[in-house]
This record gives sequence, structure tokens and C-alpha cells, in this order.
Amino acid sequence: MAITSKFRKNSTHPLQRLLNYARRYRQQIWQATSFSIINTILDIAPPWLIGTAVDILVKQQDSIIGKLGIKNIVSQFLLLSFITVIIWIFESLSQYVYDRIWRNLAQNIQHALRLDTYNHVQELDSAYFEESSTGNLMSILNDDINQLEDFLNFGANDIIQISTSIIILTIGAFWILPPFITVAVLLPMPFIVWGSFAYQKRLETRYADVREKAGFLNARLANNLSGINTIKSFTAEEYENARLADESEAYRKSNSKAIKLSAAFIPLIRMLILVGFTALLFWGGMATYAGTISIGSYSVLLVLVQRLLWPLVNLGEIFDKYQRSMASANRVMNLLDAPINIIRGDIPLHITEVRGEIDFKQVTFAYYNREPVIKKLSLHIPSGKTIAIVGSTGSGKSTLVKLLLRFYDISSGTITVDGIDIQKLNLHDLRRSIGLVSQDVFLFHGTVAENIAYGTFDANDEQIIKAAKIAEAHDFIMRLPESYETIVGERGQKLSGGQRQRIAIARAVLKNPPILVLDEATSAVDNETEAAIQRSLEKITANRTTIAIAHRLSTIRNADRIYVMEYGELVESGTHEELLERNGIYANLWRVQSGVRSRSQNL
Ligand SMILES: Nc1ncnc2c1ncn2[C@@H]1O[C@H](COP(=O)(O)OP(=O)(O)OP(=O)(O)O)[C@@H](O)[C@H]1O
Repeated sequence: MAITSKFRKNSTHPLQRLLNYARRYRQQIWQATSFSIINTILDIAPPWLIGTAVDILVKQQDSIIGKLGIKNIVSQFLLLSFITVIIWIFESLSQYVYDRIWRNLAQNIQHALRLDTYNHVQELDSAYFEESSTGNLMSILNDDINQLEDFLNFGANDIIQISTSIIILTIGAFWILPPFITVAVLLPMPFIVWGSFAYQKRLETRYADVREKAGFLNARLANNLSGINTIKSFTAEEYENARLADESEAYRKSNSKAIKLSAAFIPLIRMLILVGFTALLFWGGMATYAGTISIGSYSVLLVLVQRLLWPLVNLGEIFDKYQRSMASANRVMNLLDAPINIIRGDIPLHITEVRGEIDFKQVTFAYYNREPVIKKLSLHIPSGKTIAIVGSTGSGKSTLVKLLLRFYDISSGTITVDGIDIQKLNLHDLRRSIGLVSQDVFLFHGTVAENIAYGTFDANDEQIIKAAKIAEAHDFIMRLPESYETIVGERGQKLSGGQRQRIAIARAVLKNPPILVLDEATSAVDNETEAAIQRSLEKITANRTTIAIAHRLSTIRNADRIYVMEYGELVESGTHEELLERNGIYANLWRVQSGVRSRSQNL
């Protein structure tokens, strides 16, 4: 598995990547662009109307409108007023339309992008999550996508309107003015455009750094909030304050660097515009005085330049927004492009037809950049039998389960279920066939009933209660304030460890999988709860292939076969009695545990 490829950066420009993504909204984008352009054209009309009004006053019967045959000054002004009203109405209408389309487009794109990215994240393998922090992923899924929304709301429209203005100004100036004045007016333009691009390039790296720092800050926050009890118990508040201050300071400094550059942009553009405006004011005035251009044209131009050149001042702000959103687009697109390394097979496995025969053949596996933790391991689990795996901590027991569920793919060897290589099986079918009660039970924020029905979403109340009874959870659930409707809190923190464990078992019972994996299902419980869980497990493991991983040997002594694992290899196997007779590692462990037990019971 080429893990390094996950973190490969895509060299395509983020705008191009965003446009490729937004292709499905092509129609909406064209509509919004058209209305933005129409609005800009209509927006240029007022200077023309002012020029025409001056023209009427100066030339009277010979004005532009006069030349149309309307000689009466009142009628000329009436017509001009009528045109003004019409233009105004259409300008307002077009503004309403483009604003609505752009803003809805921003909503649609951010919505689709968030769902697609989240969906993609769900498909990524466990190794990806180990290399990236939840807080950073959260900041991509939330902040970065919001940043894009912010740009799409107004930024795209602003860029289109300014570009249209520049084109119209250029055409208009060449049309009306003597060339030397036009050149003087337009002289700042290439500098503004070139300057903007040069600026943008430098801002790009600074904003990429800002987004990265935002990710680190978020990661720290997410980590601390989920470990708040540990912080409190170790009275590490001051320490964490300092650590957070460091991350926050790094974010502030990074922003400061970007601000230093971006804040200088507007004053610079303003100076360049000043050159053009002064040139027009002076030479245009001289040319009008000399009679080369009319007073009407001169006034149109002055207002036009004021209306068209000055908005360029906003260019700084727009480029700033653009650059910030491109830094975000890059992060979102990189996440969306992260390759899915667990390839789904296409052989279906119907849950009702699974026999549950599992075979590990010469399986070797190493975590990324680590030594192998499973070494040429072979294990046969007959259908319907219960096997147990015991062994010292870190020997690789949980890893075996993760490989069976394909959280990771093996380096060599094969794992089969009912004789079919799990890499060829439909991944969802494979996972649906396996019920996992893991070491650290995860409950979602919601009710007890919702948590039991997690994964069996169509279960009715009766089925949920039945499963809870089998898991010996019904009694304690009925004692909760709102029984099955009690909210368990985030990660189930309003319940005890043993209660969470029993809900997890009820969840597995309801799922009714042909293969059951119990990874330390009785780890966090007292003797009484263990006995209760043990009773329920006996019921649910009957006639179901079961893999039980345990540290407490008493919980697995009745297994059909027990395997002892050491450093990624199976070193002993047999029934409880056979292993005791063999007098090896298992027998030793048993003696230690039963000794400890009897002593602790005597105390
Ligand atoms: N995601 C991971 N990345 C790198 N190494 C890992 C990862 N998960 C586990 N390991 C390492 O793999 C080895 C086997 O871990 P595993 O969790 O399978 O042990 P275990 O036998 O289940 O231990 P325990 O009884 O304590 O739960 C350990 O040395 C552990 O440090």
C-alpha cells in the first residue's frame, strides 16, 4: 500500500480544481455571470445619462436626443428621465437576480462539497486518520468550506463586474477620447493587473500558512476538549493554557504576516489610479478647452473614470478574499483527492447465507513505517465455533480483528470468509456480517434506544428491548431517568463503563451477525457485571462464529479452542484443559490469574 501517496499534493491550481468540481453547476454559473455582466453594463448608464443631460443643456436642439428629432428641451428631458427609470428598474432587477443566483450557488456548492468531502473521509482507511488529526479534518470540513462559501457569495461576482468595467472603460475611452488621453487614463491598468498578480502569488503562500495554523489550532482544541477530564485530573490547566496560547499565537502571527502584505495593496492601487485620474482631469480638461472633445463627453468621462477606476481600489479586498478562499479550496480538494486505499471487492456476501468459516493463511502485516506485528500467522476458525485469543498486551490480538474487518489491508497472505478472499468481497457485506464489541465502546450522542439500534436502523421497540434483555442491560436501562429514551451524552459519558459495554453487546445482539468479535468485552467491569455479560455472551455466541479476545482467562475458558499469541505469532493452542496440561504460557497465565483472584477474594 503506497501510504505516501495519500499525502501527495496536487499541482493543479485550486481555482481549476474548484471549477472542475463546480462543473455540475455550469448552467447556474453561466446565468449568474450573464446577470452580473448585464448589471455592470446598466450600472455604467448613469454617467452617460449625466453626459446626455449636459449635452442637452449645451447643444439644445443639436444634442444627441435632438438629433433623433425631438427638438423641444422639455421633451428631451422627459425622454431622458424615462430612459433613466427603465435603466434603473432593469439594473435593480438584474442585481436581485445575480445576487440570488450567486448566493444560492455558494450555498449549493458548499453543501455538496461538505457532503462529498465527508463521504470521502468516511471511506478513507484507518491509517489516514492516524496521520491526520480530527481537529484539522474538522477545520477543513467546516472553516475551509465556509471560507469558500464566503468567496462565492460575493467574490466571484466582484471579479466579473470589475473585469467587465475595465473592458467597457477601455472601449469607451478609445471611442470618445483622443488616443494620447486614453493611453494616459489606461496607463495604470497594466500595472494594477500585474501588481495584483504579483501580490496574489506572495499572498498565496502566506494564506496557505494561515490555514495550516488554523488546522493546528483546531486540532489542539478538539484534543483538549475530548480530554478535558484528564486535564482536570492532572491539574494541567495552566500547561494546556500555555500550549493553546502557543498555537493561537502561531495563528495570530501567521495572519499578521498576511495582513502586512494585503493591507499595503489598496493604498498602492490607489496611487496608481491617481495617475490615471489626474491625467484625465488635466489633459481631458485641456482638450475640452481647446474644443477637441465636447463638454458632454468630458463630463461623461470624469464620472465614468470615477465610477470605473475607483472600484479597482476594491481589487485588493477581492484578491485578498480570493487568495484566502484558494488556500481553503486547496485543503478541501486535497482531502477530496486523498486516495481510498481499501479497494472494495465486488463479490456479494448475503448475511443470511454466511456460514462464518474464517481462515487466516500465512498473514503478515505491519503498520505504516513499523516492524511487522503479525508474522506469517495461520488460523482456522470453523463455522459456528467460538475461539479465544489470549496473550500479552501488544502481541497483536486487536490487530487481527482490524485486519478481518479490513480497517487495514494485509501485507502478505490471505484472509478468507467462507472460502472467499475478503479483499474480493463487497466491503459493506463483509462488515455487515461481523458484529464487533470492541475494547473502547463508542456511543453516539442520542438515546439509549438509538444507540442499541445503531446499525440496525429499522429495528422496532420490541426488538430493541429483546436485545437489551439478552445483553442483561434491560434492568439498568429501566432504572435510568427516561429508560430507553435517556440521552447518553457525547461518547456515552453519562453511563458507566459496564453500562456502555452492555449497550454495545445489545447492539451486536440486535445486529445478529453471523460472525461475532468480542475484543475484551468484559474489560471494564466488576465481577458481577462480568458474570452478567458472561451469561448473555453464552446465549449469543451459540451457533455463531465467535472470536473472543480476552485478558481475563476466566471469561474464555469454555471456548472451543484457545490460541495464545506472542509477538504476532500463535504459539500455543488447544482447549482450556489441554493447555493447562501442556503447562506452557497459558498454564502459567492461568496460575497467575487464578492466584491473584483467590488472593484478592480473600482480602
Ligand atoms: N495504529 C497503529 N499504528 C502503529 N502501531 C500500532 C497501531 N496499533 C497498534 N500498534 C502496535 O501494534 C502492536 C499490536 O497492537 P494490538 O493492539 O494488536 O495489541 P493487543 O494484543 O490487542 O494488545 P492489548 O492486549 O493491549 O489490547 C503493538 O505493539 C502496538 O503498539
